[in-house]
Amino acid sequence: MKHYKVVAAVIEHKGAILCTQKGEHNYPYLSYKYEFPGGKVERGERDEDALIREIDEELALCITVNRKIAVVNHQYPDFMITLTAFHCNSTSREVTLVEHLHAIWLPKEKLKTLAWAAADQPILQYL
Ligand SMILES: Nc1nc2c([nH]c(=O)n2[C@@H]2O[C@H](COP(=O)(O)OP(=O)(O)OP(=O)(O)O)[C@@H](O)[C@H]2O)c(=O)[nH]1
Repeated sequence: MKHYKVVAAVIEHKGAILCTQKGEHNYPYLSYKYEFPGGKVERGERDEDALIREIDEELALCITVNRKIAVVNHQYPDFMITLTAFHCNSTSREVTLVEHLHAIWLPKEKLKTLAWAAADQPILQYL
């Protein structure tokens, strides 16, 4: 079973958090689910550097990475992930969607209204 090390950015700008939606996916349990943007950490790369790289590539957004919020180990039917979430800030809300279907900035109390990837559920509890 594959095991991926993934970093995710909880990006806050003036009281709202960026939520990004995946498109259709090979694994139906991930199709159209919301996630915090980020991705797989490359060999030898620091978590924080991976996050800055991924957010620039996926959203053309410049972030600063702050504290670690949570580390979640989640077993999906086809692979396992260790998901590390960091609190981040951006100076703008303008994003360019390269990979995602949709992006929305929501206040913390509204995050649970979206359909999140299963691995993200514990992270929501920490916000
Ligand atoms: N970036 C990110 N990935 C997450 C989160 N929660 C979660 O289960 N994942 C999963 O962790 C993996 C991250 O890999 P990735 O972002 O590099 O995505 P990818 O294009 O290589 O794979 P994909 O085709 O599954 O999207 C994906 O399978 C993604 O669905 C999250 O909050 N942020």
